[in-house]
Amino acid sequence: MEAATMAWTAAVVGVGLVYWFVWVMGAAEVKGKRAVDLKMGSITRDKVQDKYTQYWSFFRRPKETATTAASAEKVPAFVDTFYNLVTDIYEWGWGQSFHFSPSLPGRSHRDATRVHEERVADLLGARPGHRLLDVGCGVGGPMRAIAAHSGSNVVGITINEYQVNRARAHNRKAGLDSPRCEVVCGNFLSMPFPDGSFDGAYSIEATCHAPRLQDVYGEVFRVLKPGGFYVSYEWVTTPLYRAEDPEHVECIHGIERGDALPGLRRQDEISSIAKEVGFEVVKEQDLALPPALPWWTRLKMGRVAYWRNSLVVRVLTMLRIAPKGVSEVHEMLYETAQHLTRGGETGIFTPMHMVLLRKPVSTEEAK
Ligand SMILES: C=C(CC[C@@H](C)[C@H]1CC[C@H]2C3=CC[C@H]4[C@H](C)[C@@H](O)CC[C@]4(C)[C@H]3CC[C@]12C)C(C)C
Ligand SMILES: C[S@@+](CC[C@H](N)C(=O)[O-])C[C@H]1O[C@@H](n2cnc3c(N)ncnc32)[C@H](O)[C@@H]1O
Repeated sequence: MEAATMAWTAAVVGVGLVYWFVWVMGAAEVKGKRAVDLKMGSITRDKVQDKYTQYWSFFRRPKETATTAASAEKVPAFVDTFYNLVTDIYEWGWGQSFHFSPSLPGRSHRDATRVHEERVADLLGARPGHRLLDVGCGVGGPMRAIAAHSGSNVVGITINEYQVNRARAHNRKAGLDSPRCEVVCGNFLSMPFPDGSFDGAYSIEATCHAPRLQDVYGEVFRVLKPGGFYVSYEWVTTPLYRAEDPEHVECIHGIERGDALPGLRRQDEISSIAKEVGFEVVKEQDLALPPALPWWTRLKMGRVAYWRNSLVVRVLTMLRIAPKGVSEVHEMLYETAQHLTRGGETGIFTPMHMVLLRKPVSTEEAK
């Protein structure tokens, strides 16, 4: 074959491969977000790498971030930066619900996710006419599922403005915009809602971002009507975690660093904190324990997908379609996935310690 023919063939095959990886294989887990649409939230293209470096230097030593009041105060701003960096990658590679769920035999990830979300609505006894609060709502996957399943109206709050816009766009597309689903940008440590303004509340894998759980639980308690229920899926270490085992410590630190967490709490701390702010603890259960099937298999099964995604991200950065810095963020998430998987396999960590709490009707009842 002549050199010119070979060069043309190589060029055509090359372009074909790029097209295949980026536009076909790079399509989202859930329709709507494609690899070519990867932005970095509200961060301008030229600032992505700097913001990633700032994030990394802040969360590199997770325990320290929570222990001094001055750095604890900075946590919400860094969490906001984190979600600017990861929101599009999450949507592209995972879908519109940013949480785990136990695997269900013979059912898709999407089904398992929905069942885990609908369980929240059922635990709350949510029904038409109820106004629920979604504490740390992401781009609103759970909010839409819960509103549709229960017929109630849901108001979500997130610290990240980019997520607010994504969630509102998804709500509109799903025919579930205001008043069925509303989204507010704000800090769940000091919420812009009047006392006693919600019939129920829930948080799915979100309160782990609070330096002090008392602060967010206290706020939920305040905005709930007396008699109202609150369900939370908490990220915690389990009783199998040993602080003197360096492998356990590295695994938990890895989870904290790659997920913007100011220090994971122990499972047994959750209900004490809930009681401290005034809640009655109705039920508490680690939803990851058998007979539930592993939540981390979805992360493990994705090895080939990660490799492909990593290639897609690199190609897009090279072509200057994706901003510089996206590859580093993707790499960080890949590493986090290894730590999360290890945490699940060893049983030292669970992302779904469920608590069902109730705000007493009277102070008498609270005693
Ligand atoms: C509750 C939180 C987030 C939980 C999960 C939704 C995310 C935790 C780790 C994320 C991911 C890891 C690997 C990524 C992969 C390398 C990429 O190609 C595609 C996206 C991932 C699968 C990504 C998806 C979301 C997670 C599973 C925290 C932050 C409190
Ligand atoms: C892992 S995501 C989970 C989102 C959603 N619950 C879901 O399951 O799809 C955590 C969410 O908590 C929000 N969050 C974290 N800290 C916050 C804070 N201080 N105030 C408000 N939202 C916060 C993030 O912006 C993000 O939307």
